[in-house]
Amino acid sequence: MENVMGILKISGLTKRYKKFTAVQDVTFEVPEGAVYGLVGLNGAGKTTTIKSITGLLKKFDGDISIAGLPWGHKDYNKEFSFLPELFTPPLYLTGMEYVKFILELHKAKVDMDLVNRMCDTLNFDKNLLDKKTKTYSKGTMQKIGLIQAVCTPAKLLILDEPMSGLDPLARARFKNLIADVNQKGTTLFLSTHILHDIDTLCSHIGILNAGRLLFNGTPAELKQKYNVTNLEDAFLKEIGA
Ligand SMILES: Nc1ncnc2c1ncn2[C@@H]1O[C@H](COP(=O)(O)OP(=O)(O)OP(=O)(O)O)[C@@H](O)[C@H]1O
Repeated sequence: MENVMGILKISGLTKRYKKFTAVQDVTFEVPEGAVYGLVGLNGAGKTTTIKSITGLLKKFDGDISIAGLPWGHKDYNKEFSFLPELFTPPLYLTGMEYVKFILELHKAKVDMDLVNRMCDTLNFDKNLLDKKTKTYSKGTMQKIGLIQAVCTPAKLLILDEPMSGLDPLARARFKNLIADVNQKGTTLFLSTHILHDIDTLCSHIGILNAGRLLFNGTPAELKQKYNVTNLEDAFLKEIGA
């Protein structure tokens, strides 16, 4: 891991909501080319960390940089694409208008081949691209969010609970998609509760518990630490459950 450049670097991240400390002194790097999974129980601080990275939260202590650009740099936002938790697209746009809008922000053109492949991969009915997103089901909204995130040219993809709302077929397809996108050179940083997904999907994991990063390494290292074969068992031991 030492020889690989960290595309996302977080140092001493601390976020307080009034007197409550949601995230405390969190430091880690996401190596370029990794699929990094941030895992933790409800309320562990995953979304707070992701909101800090992506600029949805403006006030925190610590340093964050992406591809060498510090948080707040004028070009920082161009370095990543992002799918927030409980994603809802603008309801007055069609799916295609939304994808185009996001790509314009990245100063990129729509690659219809890629959009079509994404639709096929996620089992997303292409006819829906021309329908207003207010007519979409929850899972379909999540899929159009994934499509826009993957179609942007950014080299870092940040996904907050990307599999929530997806049916079992779309989940399985999504995992293949992540592996494919990663193989083509995109680094992924995602949060999830689902340990099984992490084990098959992620090259690296971070375990957040009550706002503190307890573990940062590979799934194999975590299992080895507790001499278990199941990542869920290792996770539970790490958080002292
Ligand atoms: N705006 C806010 N004001 C006050 N407390 C907050 C706020 N947002 C989050 N918190 C608290 O900060 C802690 C971390 O929340 P966060 O949403 O980051 O956790 P999470 O790991 O993403 O949880 P989940 O898996 O349930 O989405 C929780 O205790 C939460 O209640």
